[in-house]
Amino acid sequence: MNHFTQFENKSLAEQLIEEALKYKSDPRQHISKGLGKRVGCIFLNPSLRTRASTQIAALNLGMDPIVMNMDKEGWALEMQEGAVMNKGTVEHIKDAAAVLGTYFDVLAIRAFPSLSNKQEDSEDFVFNQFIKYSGVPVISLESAIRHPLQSLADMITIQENIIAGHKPKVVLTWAPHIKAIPHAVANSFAEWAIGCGHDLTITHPEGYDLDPKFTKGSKIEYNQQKALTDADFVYVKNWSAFDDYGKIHCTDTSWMLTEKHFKNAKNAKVMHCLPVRRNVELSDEILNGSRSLVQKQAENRIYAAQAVLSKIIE
Ligand SMILES: NCCC[C@H](NC(=O)CCC(=O)O)C(=O)O
Ligand SMILES: NC(=O)OP(=O)(O)O
Repeated sequence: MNHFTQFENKSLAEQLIEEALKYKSDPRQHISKGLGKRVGCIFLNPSLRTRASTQIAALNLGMDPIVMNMDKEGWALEMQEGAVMNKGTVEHIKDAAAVLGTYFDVLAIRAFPSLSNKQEDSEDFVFNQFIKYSGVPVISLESAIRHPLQSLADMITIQENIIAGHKPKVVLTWAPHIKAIPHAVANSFAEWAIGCGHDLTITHPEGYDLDPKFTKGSKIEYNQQKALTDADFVYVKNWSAFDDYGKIHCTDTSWMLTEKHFKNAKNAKVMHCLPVRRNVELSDEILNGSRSLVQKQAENRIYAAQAVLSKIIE
C-alpha cells in the first residue's frame, strides 16, 4: 500500500478491518514495528479525534508522531503553479511538501475543501499537491472529498454490531446544520459501505444528491421515513449541496433524527463521525441512549489508523 486515500477493493478493506480488530484486542502487540520511523500529521483544519487517535496509533507501533497545525503554526501556503507571491502566501506547497518529505517517513494530511471552487475540490487539488511534492507515502486525515480513516472505523463498528446471519440495511441520512459542511464523510461512507457489499440507502432532501461517483450502487430515497423503515444502521451526516456547490438549500428541522423517527426501525443503531451539533443534527435522547454507536466509532479510529500505519510501513 503506497498511499491511503480512498477505498481500493473489498479484499484490502476486509484485511484492514481484521488487522484493526487484532490491534484492538492487543494494541501494543507490534510495539517495535515502527521504531525509528516518523509520521508527520499535518493539519490545515481543526480536529480532535483524528489528531489524537492517529498519534496514539503511531505510538502503539513504536513510531514517533509529530503534529503540525499548519493553519495556525505554519507559513501561509501558496498552491498555484507559477504564482507571483507578492500577497498573503509565504511559502509554496512544492517547497514545504518537499521539506516535509525529507523529515518524515510517512505524511498524514488533513485538507478540507474550499466549498467555493468545485473543480479544485473535486480533484482534491490541495491534498494531491502534498502527494505530488513530498515523495513519501501519504495518509488522508480527511481531504476535500474523502475521509477514509473515518470510513474504515465505521466499517469496523458495523462489523462489530452486525447480528450474525442477517444482512443489515444501512441508511445514510442527511441532517440539518447551521453551516455549509463538506461532502467528504458522506462520500467516503457511501464509497466504503457499497465497496464492502452493504445494502445502502441514502436519504436527503431534493437538491442534495452527492457526486454519483461515490453513490453508484446505493438506493436514493427522498422520503426519510421510507428510507428508515427496517434500518439496522443509520449514519447521520449533514452536507452542503453538491450540484449547487457548497450552498444550503434546506433548513427543515424535521430531518433531525429523534426517537420518533425509529417507529419502523425499533432496533436501529445510530452512527455519526463527530463532532455533532446536538439537537440540530441529532437529538440528545438518541445520543445519550442505547442506539448510539458514536463513542465506539471514535474509539475505533485508533485501530483503523493503526492498521493503516502498520501496512504503510511494511
Ligand atoms: N472530521 C469530521 C467532520 C469534519 C467536518 N465537520 C465540521 O466542519 C463541523 C463544523 C461545525 O459543526 O461547525 C465535516 O463534516 O466534514
Ligand atoms: N471524526 C473526525 O474526524 O473528528 P475530528 O474532526 O475531530 O478529527
